[in-house]
Amino acid sequence: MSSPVLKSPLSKSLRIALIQLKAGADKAANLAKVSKYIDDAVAGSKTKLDLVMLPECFNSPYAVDQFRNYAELIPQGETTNALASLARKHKIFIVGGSIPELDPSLDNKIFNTSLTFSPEGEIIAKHRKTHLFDIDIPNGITFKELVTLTGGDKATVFKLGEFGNVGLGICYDIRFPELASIASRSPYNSFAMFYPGAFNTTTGPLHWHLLARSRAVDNELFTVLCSPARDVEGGGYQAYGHSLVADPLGNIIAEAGEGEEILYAELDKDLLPKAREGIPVHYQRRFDVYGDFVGEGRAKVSDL
Ligand SMILES: O=C(O)CCC(=O)C(=O)O
Repeated sequence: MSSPVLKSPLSKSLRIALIQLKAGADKAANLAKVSKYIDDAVAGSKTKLDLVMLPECFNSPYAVDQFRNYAELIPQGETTNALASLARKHKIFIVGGSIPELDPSLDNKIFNTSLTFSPEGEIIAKHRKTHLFDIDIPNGITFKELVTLTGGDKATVFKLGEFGNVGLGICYDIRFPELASIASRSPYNSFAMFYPGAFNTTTGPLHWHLLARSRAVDNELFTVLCSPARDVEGGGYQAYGHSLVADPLGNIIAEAGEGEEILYAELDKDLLPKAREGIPVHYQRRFDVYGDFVGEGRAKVSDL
């Protein structure tokens, strides 16, 4: 199939800041830190920022036995309110990392949930981590989210205002290429996948960059990964850090270190059509050979 002349799914270049911070046990202090970092990111940006992103579990320790203690209702909880007012204050989109969510309508189950806010402070996306991080690597890492969390049951794609559509996944979700495929294909045609994620010092060096670049190249879109900072003094779970942005050709165009940091990047609207025109895999899929799970009525996609 020949490639059509392409209009970019990203209508205007997007300027973003990723806040790589470490969270402690004091939720109020974590929220105060987020507020200060977002103020600093906006003030320190050379051009007007469009979007700020936070890491997975930015207002609680990343620990199975703590999720219920920190869980909040959505949208009534204090973290939702705090992020909504920061989005309004700075007139920016906020991809709000993730928080433990308590859902009384589902037997008080706990989810690992990511919210995105519009510059007016409205919730425009809600993704519940679909694939729970449940692994056991001898002499490496054992982590069992399934002990206290329930997995979400939908892929999440939404409209980021005038910029275009994006998809959202959380951490371990990046290992499952299907969510990014759903977001990138018709009828969604997203320009980016956002993944708040807290990889660790065992699997981070192995796969963090590889997965970001793979999802980007598979789908010819941007991937944006925001991690907590490493917490050497605090002990407990050690996040990998290295928040990063990969472009639609798989190049890493911005990358943080391991400590607390604000990472700036620009998603250039012209890169995406160039990638898809040059290497037109986007139009060469052989659904007659392997079928297609994306499209009207097939995949379960959040309609928020
Ligand atoms: O997939 C990995 O290696 C790490 C995943 C993870 O840390 C998470 O889902 O929170």
